[in-house]
Formats: sequence, structure tokens, C-alpha cells
Amino acid sequence: MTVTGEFARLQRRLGGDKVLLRPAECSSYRYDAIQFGTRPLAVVLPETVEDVVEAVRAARAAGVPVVGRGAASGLSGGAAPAQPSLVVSFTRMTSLRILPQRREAVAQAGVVTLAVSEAARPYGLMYPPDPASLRTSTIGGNLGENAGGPLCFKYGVTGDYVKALQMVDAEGEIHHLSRGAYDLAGLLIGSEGTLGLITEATLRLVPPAQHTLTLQASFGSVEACAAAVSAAISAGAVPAKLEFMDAACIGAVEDYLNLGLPRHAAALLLVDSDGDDPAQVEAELAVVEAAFRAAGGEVRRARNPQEAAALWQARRSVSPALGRIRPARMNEDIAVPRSQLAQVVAEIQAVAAPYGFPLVQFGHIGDGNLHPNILFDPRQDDPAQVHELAHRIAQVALRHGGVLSGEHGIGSMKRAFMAEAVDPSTAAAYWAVKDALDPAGRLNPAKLLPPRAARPVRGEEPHVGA
Ligand SMILES: O=C(O)CC[C@@H](O)C(=O)O
Ligand SMILES: [Zn+2]
Repeated sequence: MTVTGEFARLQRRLGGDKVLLRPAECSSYRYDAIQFGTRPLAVVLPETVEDVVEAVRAARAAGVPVVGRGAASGLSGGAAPAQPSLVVSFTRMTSLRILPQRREAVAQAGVVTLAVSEAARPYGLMYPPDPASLRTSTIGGNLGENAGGPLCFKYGVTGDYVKALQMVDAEGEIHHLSRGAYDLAGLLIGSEGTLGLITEATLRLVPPAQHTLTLQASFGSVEACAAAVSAAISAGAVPAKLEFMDAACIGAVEDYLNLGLPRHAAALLLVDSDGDDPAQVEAELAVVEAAFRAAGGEVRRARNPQEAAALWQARRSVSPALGRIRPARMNEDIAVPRSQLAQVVAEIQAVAAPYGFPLVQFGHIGDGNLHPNILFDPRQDDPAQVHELAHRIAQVALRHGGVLSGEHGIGSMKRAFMAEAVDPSTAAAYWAVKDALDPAGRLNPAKLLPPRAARPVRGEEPHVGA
């Protein structure tokens, strides 16, 4: 049967409104939040795991790739098809159950991240992973990218909260994966839909901290800021959140919202300490404050939750603020050892300067996770230059013992850099796992894995199994 015939049959089996076939309808499923992909051949909107099975089997019969998709709030192209594909969009799989006795949530892939904590709150529980997109992103997408967020310094990333997964494999078989020996669930986390489609997750919930205190600190140099962070952590502080903004980032947010941020500063830190005992929370923030002041920081404490919310508004507004400077951006997500941070920030600035693009750096400094953003205008700027600079920034991270992604995944954007990030034997091990679980290379091809011949590649060679 032809590809069109196969998907028309899928539409008849699942019902008309669950399968989109018209090019105009499929077009909007080619993007994530900032990356472009190829228009899908068809889009399935499953409501049950059985619908997902049918979709995967139809794609197999048609001989086309399958690309899973949550809310497409990702930034590395994970959900943007690299080739004409069948997209499985999970937005209708939103069943969510809270099991308070077990401190668990059972969430289908399309459940919005924040909805888990909202549903858990009446039971005195919460779900800590808090990617910036948590109001729109889905659990399935978070699992695919192993998303983090400001709270992950103290509380850990998405994968730390997974107790079990349900997934549909490349053949359309359903699996129930738990943690432990042969941690197949762990293998699926962060695999960007290249090993299977996660359809449901059993997530660990925790009681929320009863008290939180917030402070902001500004520094005259990134070196002083990085030294302050190291000193606070060495002194025993484990803040719930520890976020960094460079001067360009402070300026971008100030231009956007005029919040009264210190424009003269070279670096800004935002810190939350939390816990159940107010005295302990206060003691931890005092440790942080003393370390910051000793490093030359100007510290401002929030006196109440309203002031704390106002301080955090600055950090939450970074992404929208960037859109006002240039219409497009290339977002990096490197993670480097904390000891290297100041040097990495400076080197990235130096590497970027000759290109002339506005460059903004911010991120989850407690984890050494930085988001250097290259801002550009696709009507005027050369995309090859943007890509080249992104590559050079990635190389700075690798030179300093870092990795390409802390939380956004590799996707299509950073795949070309992967051969430099993993050694050939590790690349071969990745491919051995991929070949074992997806021998035909049908699941989200041309993402994450370095091209088979482990050598630096600048472009993509999009063919199934590449
Ligand atoms: O939009 C971005 O560049 C980063 C998004 C997110 O990871 C954040 O930390 O705010
Ligand atoms: Zn982030």
C-alpha cells in the first residue's frame, strides 16, 4: 500500500479527527519553539496507548519515521521532524492520577508539567522538576529531554522522579519499564524519542518545603560572581534555586520590563533557600549572603513573598525579553564544571565578539548549566555564521570538560557537534543501543546520535538510520 493509503487507513481505523492528513494542518507540526523541521506526512493525535500502537504500526507498514511530540516547547529541534514522518502528538493523552499513599502520580505523556503539582497540592505533595516552559510543556517531552529547571540544583531533574514508564517500541509493542537492573526506563529518559515512545510515567512526589527565602545579588564581574557561588556551596549551602544572568541578560530584561535591576552590574544571582524549619532556612541564606558579600556582591533580600515574586519575575522574563532584541535565536545549553564558569563565560564572549551577534548568557549556575543565546535576524544574518558560532561555543564547553546539553537535549541543533563530544567507542555504544531497540532506524532519525562514522560533521545527512 502507498504511504497515503496507509495513513488514510489509519484515519479510518482511529476516527477522522485523530489523524491529520492535509498539508496545511500538518505544517504547524514541523517546528518546536525555535527550530524548523520538515513538514510531517501525517499527524496522529492518540487518545490511548492502543492508538499509539496503531500509529507506530501504520508508520512501519508505510516505511516512514515516527516522531513523538509534546507541546513542542523544546529548543533543540527534538520534536521537529528531520525527514517526512508520522508525528505522534500526545496532547490528548492527559489522564493524570495522584496516589497520595504511595506519593506517586501516574501521568500520560500529554499531561502538562505544572498540572502534576497542581493535582498533587491538595494532598500536601508536589512534583519538583520545573522547566521554564512548565505551564505548557508536557511530561512526555520533559522525559524525552530529561528536562531540568531552577529547582534541579537541590531537587534533581525529571529522570530523578521517574519510578516506571510505559512505552511503545518501534514495532508497536507495549512495555512496562521499571527502574533497577537493566534500567530500561532510565535509558528511555533523555533519549529524545529515538528508542521508543513514552506513553505514561509513574512519577515520585514529595512534600513541598514549608518556608522559602529569596535574595538577589549583583556583582562587578563574572569572576566575583562565580567565586561567590563556589564559596556559598563550599560553605555547605544547598539553595533550592541558584540562577545567573550576565550583563547583556540584565539589560535585555530591564529594557523589556523596567524592573529596576542593577544595569551597572556584570552579573546577577537569584537565590531561593527552602526547608521546613524557618531557622534552618534563615541560617542557610545567611551563609549564602555572607559568601556573596565577601566576594563583593551587593545583596538585596526579599522581605515578603510579593517581593520574592518580583525578583523572580526578572528571571522568568528572560526568554520573552530576548525576542524583542532579534526575531530569532540559537539557544545553547552547555553544562560545565562550576570551577570553569567565569572562564567559560568570558571565552564565549570573546569567541562571539567578531561575529557581531547580540549574545546573552544566563542559566542554572548551581549546576554549571549555561544558556548562551545567539540572537539574530534571519532576514539579514547568514545562518551559516550563526551555526558556526554555535559550534564554537559548544567547543568552548567541551574544552573546559563540559557537555553539550544540561537540559534541552541534543536534537537536530547540536547533533553535528556530537562526534566531538563523545569518543568513537561511546558513539558506537550509543548506536548499539539504538540498533537493538530500533533496528530499522525509524524512531526520530537524525537526532541526538552522532552520525555513524564518528567524525565531526557540519551538516545533516537526513536519511532513515543516519
Ligand atoms: O529560553 C531559553 O533560552 C532557556 C529556557 C530555559 O531553559 C530557562 O532556563 O529559562
Ligand atoms: Zn534552563
